[in-house]
Formats: sequence, C-alpha cells, structure tokens
Amino acid sequence: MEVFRKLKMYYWPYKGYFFWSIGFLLIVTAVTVVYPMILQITIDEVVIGGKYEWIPYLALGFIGIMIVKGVATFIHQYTGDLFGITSVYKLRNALYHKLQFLPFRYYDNAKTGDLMSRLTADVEGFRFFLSIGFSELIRFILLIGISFSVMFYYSISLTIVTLITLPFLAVVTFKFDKAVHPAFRSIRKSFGKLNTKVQENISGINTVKSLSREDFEIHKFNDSNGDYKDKYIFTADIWARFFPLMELLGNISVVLLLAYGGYLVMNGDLLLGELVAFYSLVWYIMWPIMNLGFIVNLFSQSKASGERLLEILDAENEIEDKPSAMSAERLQGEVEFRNVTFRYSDEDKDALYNINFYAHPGKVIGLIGSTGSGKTSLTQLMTRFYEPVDGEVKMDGINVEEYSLHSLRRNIGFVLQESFLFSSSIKANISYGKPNATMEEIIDAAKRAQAHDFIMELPDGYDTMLGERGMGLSGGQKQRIAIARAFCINPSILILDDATSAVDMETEFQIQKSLKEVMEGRTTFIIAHRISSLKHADEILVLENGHIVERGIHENLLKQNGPYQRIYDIQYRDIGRVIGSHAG
Ligand SMILES: Nc1ncnc2c1ncn2[C@@H]1O[C@H](COP(=O)(O)OP(=O)(O)OP(=O)(O)O)[C@@H](O)[C@H]1O
Repeated sequence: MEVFRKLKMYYWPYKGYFFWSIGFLLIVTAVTVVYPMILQITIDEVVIGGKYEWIPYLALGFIGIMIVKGVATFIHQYTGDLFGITSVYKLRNALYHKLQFLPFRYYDNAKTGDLMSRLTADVEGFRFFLSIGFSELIRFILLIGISFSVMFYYSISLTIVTLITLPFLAVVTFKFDKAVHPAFRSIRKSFGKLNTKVQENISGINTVKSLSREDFEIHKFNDSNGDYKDKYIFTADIWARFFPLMELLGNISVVLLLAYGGYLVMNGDLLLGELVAFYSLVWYIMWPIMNLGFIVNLFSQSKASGERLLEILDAENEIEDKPSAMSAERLQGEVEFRNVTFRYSDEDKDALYNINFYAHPGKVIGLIGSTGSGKTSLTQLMTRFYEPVDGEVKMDGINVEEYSLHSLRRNIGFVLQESFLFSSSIKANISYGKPNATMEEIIDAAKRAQAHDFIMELPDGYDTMLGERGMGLSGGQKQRIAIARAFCINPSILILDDATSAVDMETEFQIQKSLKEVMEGRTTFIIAHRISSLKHADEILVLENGHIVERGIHENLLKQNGPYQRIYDIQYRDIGRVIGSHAG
C-alpha cells in the first residue's frame, strides 16, 4: 500500500468522484442482494403458500429494482472512470513536468523507450486500478458483507459452514499476490526494454541500413520480444496454477452448503425458498471470490506500475534554484573558472581537472584539444547542466549557483554540433527560446546565420514545417537554423560547440563572417577541431585529458612547439612529414 500512499496526492483531490462511485456501488450491491430475497418470497409464499395475487406486485417490484440498479450502475461506472481518468491526467502532467526539470545526469542513464513506456503503459496500468480495481475491491467487500448478513438472517449455522473455506482462500490470495507482483514488475521492465529497442532502432535507422544490419536488428528485437513473451507466459503460469485452486475452494463452499442446507430443509429447520435464496447468495459471493485473482492481478499490476512511476517522481533533482536565487536580467558576460574539477560520476575519472581561466566580457575564447579532452564538459558547467565537484564557476563575479537556472540559461546561447530541431515550423524553431519574438527579429536572426536565403527558397518560407529531427533539410541548413535560434535569444554568452563542423568550407566561411558581427559585444566560446575556426580568438585554451595544457593567442601558441603547434602542423603542413617527425 506504500505505493498508493505515496501517489495519493495525485488521486485524492478527486475523491469526490470516488465517493460518488462507491455510494452508487453500494446501491447496486444492495439491490443485487434483493434478487434472491424476491426469489425466496416467490417460492415460499407464492408457489408453496399459494398467494398468487402477490405475483403482479412482485413483478412490478422486480422491474422497479432493475431500473434503480441500471441507473446506479451507470453513475457508479461513470464517476469511477472520471476518478481514474482525471487522476492520471494530473499524474501524467506531473511526470512530464518532472522530466523537464530532471538534470542531464538523469538522462545520461535513462532510456527513452523505457521512459515512454512509463508515461504510457504504466500510467494506464495505474489508471485501470483507480477506475476499476479500487471499486471491484470494494464491491467484493460489500457483496460479501451484505450477502453474509442476509445469510446470517436466514441461518447462522449454514452461514458458518459456508464460511469455513474463507481462511484458506485468504491464504491462497495472499500467496498469489506475492508470486504475481514480481512477475508483473518484470513484465513492465521487459516492456520498457522492448520500447527502448524500437525507439533506438527507428532513431538509428540510417546506421542500420547503411551497414546492412537489418537482420541483426530483427534478431535483437526478437530476443527482446521473446523475453517479453516469456515473462508473460511465466505470469500466465502463476495465474493458471492459482485460479483453479481459488475456484476449488469456492466450489467446496457450495458443496458444503448443499449438503448441510439440504439436511436442514429435510429436518424442517430451513424453508426450501430460503435454501434456494442461500444458494443464489453463495454464488454472489463465489463470483467475486473467484474474481479475487483478477482483482489481485489488477492490484499487483498497478502496484508495479506505480513503483515505476515513483522512480521518476522520486528521482533526485540535484540541480535546482536556491531559495535565494537571483535573476540575472542581462549578464555582462564575464566568465571565470577557479580551480574547477569535474567528473560525471564517482566511478568516472576527472573530466576536468583544476581549470582556471578568466574571460573578459565580449572576448572570444577558443577551446581546442583531442576528442574527450573536456571541451564540451567545460561549457556545460557554465549553464549548470552539471556541477563541478570542486572549485567555482562565476558569471559577472558571482557563482553560477546563485542565479536562477532560467535566467542563467536565458543569457547563454548554445549551438551544438548536432542541434535538435522540433517537428514544427522553421519560424517556431528559430523563436523557440524567445516565443514572443517578432517576425523581424526572427528574420534578422536567420539573416545573421546565413539561413534567410535558403528559407525563402522553400515553398512555405518561414512557415515550412519540419519533419521529426528536422528531416527535409541538409545538415548545414539545420545547423544554420540552430545558429539562428541561438542568436534569437540575444545571449550575452555564446557557445559554439563544433557548430560549423557539419557545413562545407564555403558555408563555414559565410557563417563565420556573420558570426564575427554577432559575436560583437558577447563573450563567445568556440569549440573547434579546425584551427581555422578559432585562430582569431582572444585566448585559446588547449585541453588534454581534462587539463589546460597551453593557453594564449594563435601566434604565440605557434611558437611554443607544444600540442597546439602539433595540431597546426597536422592541419596545415604535409601530413606525411608530420607523422615522420613525431614518430621518431
Ligand atoms: N555524459 C557523460 N557521462 C560520463 N562521461 C562523460 C559524459 N560525457 C562525456 N564524458 C567523458 O568526459 C570526458 C570529456 O568529454 P567531453 O565531451 O567534454 O570532451 P570533448 O573535448 O568535448 O570531446 P569532443 O571533441 O569529442 O566533443 C571524456 O572522457 C568523456 O568520455
């Protein structure tokens, strides 16, 4: 019940619907139990007692009861569904909200397909219990309670005989839940993996096809699909073993009832109609008892789903605004790193080690170094995508932790090597960071990013809809839209992470020409592999294995005969000679 207690805030505000549903369920159940009583009167009073004049009244009463039951069933079901649907609406929103604010560290380990299955299948699993399971459980308790009361009224001893199997049934049900709950958890997990498989495959279909790995992928999917199937069969096996046992216990009750009840009728201690009514009442009890497996099943499924939802809701958000967070309206763009050390997790080695540098507002800092040397990690500390394990990152002289995340990130424009475009219009993509941007601002940003001309050549211009991940555009065109998007927020700090590597030399030249103008008055960090992209920087930091190994301007670095000069040699001189000279 822990899971339901923890998720209470999502469904309890709608308890009104729940109570209406249960209230009408009470009426439905009470009315149901009246049927056997009418049957008893019909047999004992009308058939045996000869009071035939009661027949029209009994028939009318029966119709009246059916109408009441119909209306009550409608209200019970409708409000029950409202309870489930509105609760999971709130829950789904809360999950999505949480996902928006979870830190990058969470996504480093999360699998998209698995998250999707939590937000869809697991939420549905939970809803099903709220809508149906909860009330089925209560119906079970009510039917048993009311039926037993009526049975007690007819004959105490017969009721006790019928009750004998109940404790056994309780034990079996408890064992069933114990066995079926882990089985459902593993089904949910396996479904998450299956989703991840499909999602990864669709995202990476280019790679799959270009390397002709379709058969391999089909095989891998078959493994995941097989695992899912096996988990289901395992659960079906548990179900199949427990169900007949529950049914057997139920049937034993009926046999006991008929044997002992028949004996009572023969002795004249019970009327025939009462035995028939008793028999009907026992079936009213048997049906929910045999159905108990189904209810427990629903309960276990939703408990397993609820646990998976709680894993998201309870995930720790280490990077949050402090209560005293300041709003950085417009930063000057002064950036300072003081003895900054950073690693992604405790098991990883340091991605950055004791980094120190200072960037005046408006200056251009170049970051160069081999892959994995820590260039991207360094820029991600400025936006607080991650936090350093040691040292301070400062903007305008204040630790970045002191700013609200929103205001900090609003001041920093990021252009990544492979930028993500949404499946909406080009206009909406450019103004994504500034939704209230005017058309002039959008066009201005596109012009600066050298994107305006090709956008105007598209049939719908700025209203052209992009496919998922910006399909329909070339890599260079997508990148120029991403650059326009970064310009559009008019940031104080601009980070270009290998931003021009996907475009041809001519376009890079064009973009850089426009970047020069845009960089004016902004502190800019250019991460690049090509020296040509950053040789005009005011300071170039050369990174190796998370350390700054050289720093300075291009001309000075060339004289130092260090790593920078080696990169330069590789890019500008005869490669054979370079390899020869460094091999020895
Ligand atoms: N999300 C992550 N989780 C764990 N380790 C990571 C993560 N991202 C990067 N690393 C590791 O941190 C180190 C620095 O990576 P980083 O991406 O900053 O290098 P980079 O210089 O930007 O490389 P590239 O030029 O290839 O983009 C590498 O050893 C990398 O394997």
